[in-house]
Amino acid sequence: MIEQTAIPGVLLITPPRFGDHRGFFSESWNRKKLEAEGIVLPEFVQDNHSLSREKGTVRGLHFQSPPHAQGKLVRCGRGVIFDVAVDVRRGSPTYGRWVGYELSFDNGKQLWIPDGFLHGFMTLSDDAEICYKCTDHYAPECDGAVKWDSCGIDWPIADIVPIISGKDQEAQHLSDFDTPFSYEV
Ligand SMILES: Cc1cn([C@H]2C[C@H](O)[C@@H](COP(=O)(O)OP(=O)(O)O[C@H]3O[C@H](C)C(=O)[C@H](O)[C@H]3O)O2)c(=O)[nH]c1=O
Repeated sequence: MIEQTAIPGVLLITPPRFGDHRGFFSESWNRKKLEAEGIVLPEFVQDNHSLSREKGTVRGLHFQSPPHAQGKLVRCGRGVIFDVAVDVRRGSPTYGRWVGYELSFDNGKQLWIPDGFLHGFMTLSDDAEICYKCTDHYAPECDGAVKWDSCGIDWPIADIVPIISGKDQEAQHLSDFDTPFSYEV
């Protein structure tokens, strides 16, 4: 199932699961089947996998600048996360707008986030693992971060001091952010 979100271009995708007495099987990514539904995503060149041990961890809000901007197809392989995309495309009518969804092993939902967006998540369970496909390779020289609590996001765990990296602790505020994305939208 494919659902549009409040930000055009950001999609919620739920691949079907085939359950039986053993458990389930699901094609977590099938380009041909998505294209048959009119969804053509860029080529993916890198798969990432991260584990966050504790509930209340925040990773993000991250981006890679052009020429290595990344689109991401995110799913939660274990546990539960609240996954967020923030539109930072210059000139976008939804600039600064965010969407967030609970992705979990149980619901099997995936979030497609085109490049030109910040991406981050808050874990809502211990041992939350995410697996995500990227449309460009890691380019540390293009890596950037915006402060997780500077975008007006209604994070599901309020008044939290999250577990975050030093990089995320030092991230710039959205109000000070000069977007490197100048796509025509
Ligand atoms: C992203 C990345 C990182 N690394 C190395 C660099 C560091 O030594 C280590 C941890 O990196 P970082 O702290 O940036 O990991 P996260 O905080 O999970 O960052 C990611 O989290 C948010 C949610 C994202 O969407 C991005 O993919 C990415 O920024 O992995 C690599 O070797 N390759 C990579 O593609």
